[in-house]
Amino acid sequence: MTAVRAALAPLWRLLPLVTRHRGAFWWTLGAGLLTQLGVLALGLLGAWLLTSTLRGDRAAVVPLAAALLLTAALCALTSWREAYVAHDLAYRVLADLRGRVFGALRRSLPARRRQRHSGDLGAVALGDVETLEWLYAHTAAQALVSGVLLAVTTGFSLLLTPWLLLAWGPALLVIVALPWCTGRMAARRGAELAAANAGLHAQVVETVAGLRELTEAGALGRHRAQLADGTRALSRAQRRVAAVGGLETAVADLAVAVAGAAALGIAATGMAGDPTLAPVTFTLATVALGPIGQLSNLLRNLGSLLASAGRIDAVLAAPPATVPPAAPAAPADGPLVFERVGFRYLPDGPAVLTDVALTVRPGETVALTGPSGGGKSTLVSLALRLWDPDQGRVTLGGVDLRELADAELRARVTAVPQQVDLLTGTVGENIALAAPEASAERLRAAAAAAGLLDPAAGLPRGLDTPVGERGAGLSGGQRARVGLARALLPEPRVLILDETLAHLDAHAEAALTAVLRARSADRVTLVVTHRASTLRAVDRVLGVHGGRVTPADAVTGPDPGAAPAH
Ligand SMILES: Nc1ncnc2c1ncn2[C@@H]1O[C@H](COP(=O)(O)OP(=O)(O)OP(=O)(O)O)[C@@H](O)[C@H]1O
Repeated sequence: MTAVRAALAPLWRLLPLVTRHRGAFWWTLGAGLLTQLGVLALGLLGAWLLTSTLRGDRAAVVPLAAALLLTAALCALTSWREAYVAHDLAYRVLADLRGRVFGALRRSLPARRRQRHSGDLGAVALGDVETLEWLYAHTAAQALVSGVLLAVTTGFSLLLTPWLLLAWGPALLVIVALPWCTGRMAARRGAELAAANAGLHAQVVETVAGLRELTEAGALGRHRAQLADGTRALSRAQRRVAAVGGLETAVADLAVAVAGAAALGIAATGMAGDPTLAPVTFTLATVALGPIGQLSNLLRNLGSLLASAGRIDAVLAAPPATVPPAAPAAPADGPLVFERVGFRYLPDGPAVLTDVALTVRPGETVALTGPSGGGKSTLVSLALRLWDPDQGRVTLGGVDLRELADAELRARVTAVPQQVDLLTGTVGENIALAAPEASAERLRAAAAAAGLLDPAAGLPRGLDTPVGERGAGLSGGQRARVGLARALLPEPRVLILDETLAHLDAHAEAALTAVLRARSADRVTLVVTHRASTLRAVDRVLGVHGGRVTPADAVTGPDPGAAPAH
């Protein structure tokens, strides 16, 4: 029993999603119940009409025929209403669930990305949400309706003849017992299918994103062969799931057919008493088989439903990469300080940053340089609070970043990453992402500071220049400038440039550096770079090597242009 409760736990934990749409759910339930009861009434009225005709009871025929017509019209009405409200509920639950899953992914993404592909996450977000939408929007209400209908037909059967229960009781037992017998195998096959699906999804996303690199490396053919392998693995998993499902369907259908034949036998042999009641008896028995079939359908899909619910539950329950402060502190202006910071990506992984002490004052531009894998980007991530340090703290104006509200932090510390990701739209829309409330003047000022409005930037349509998916249509330098304008728009207190200037030619880099310096009187500027010209232009150069920050000379050798580090 405990095992069953544990298996069903993810479904229960996700149940509040429907309770938030109680109104729509009750409408669906009510309309479904009316429709099913209407179908039962139609069957019974039809059978009664037949019985009256057989008995030659002419007085009953006209009112029964009228009642039959009226019930049919009402049935059509409730059936239409049920379809409408069920879909309304479906789309509400779908939107709600997707929003929650994406919200949870956003909170925990920096931590999760280390273990999972974005395609895999996409499969969770979209595929599993679709599955659960089907459960909560359609099946939960249908199962309740089936239960009520079964109770009603059982009551009628007992009034008429308890023998009828002998006809479909065993069928019900078989259908309920079947999923428990095949449950373990179905769960294993369902998990294999989900894994194959997510794997192929991840492969496809990666291939599309890396199409250019794969073509240039001449690796597209090999990659296509891998995709074909993934597709074959998926279809093998699908066949195995279909084999279990097919077996269950066959046994359930056989049980229902045997129950139908038994009901026919009971009706025909007069076990229900008056032989003229045979049509009513048979109708009652067969109407009861409808909900049994629906329950069988639900139970058959329980394995994949539980697998989807488990994965969504895991995403929703994943701890956030950073915990928002209960009572945010007031932000303050001042230096960006790393106080004896230590960090590792995985609890049992190597230390990536060790005992880092670093102070950058407002108005100062500090360059971080050093070998690949030294820890520069990790330092940047901690300044952006994508993660929290394991030891020490990072402060801005004396306030621990952990105590700042997320919106305050995002407006005060901005960065231009190595690869600027842009969304489909225009250059202006992409810049405005950082501060949608910013005026048109502020937007233009940020674009001008990033050099986007210079003819040399090569954007004759300026802010209206269209941008394709993931920045298609813009050069690396243009993307870097859009990223810079986006980072400048909120007028941050800390600006971080992670290899941004490397995308520009020497002339553009010098012009941009001059603009940034002129406008950074009260701003902390951190530049991650290997370029000698940039290193010469900053106030201080620090080396990051093996997770430690040292004066640059100790790492990179004497740099004639660099100011002494401390
Ligand atoms: N998401 C991650 N999960 C696990 N380890 C990571 C992750 N990101 C980086 N690392 C590891 O942390 C170390 C520091 O990486 P980081 O990207 O900070 O170096 P970097 O100095 O910025 O390198 P580069 O100059 O090549 O960008 C490396 O050993 C890297 O393999």
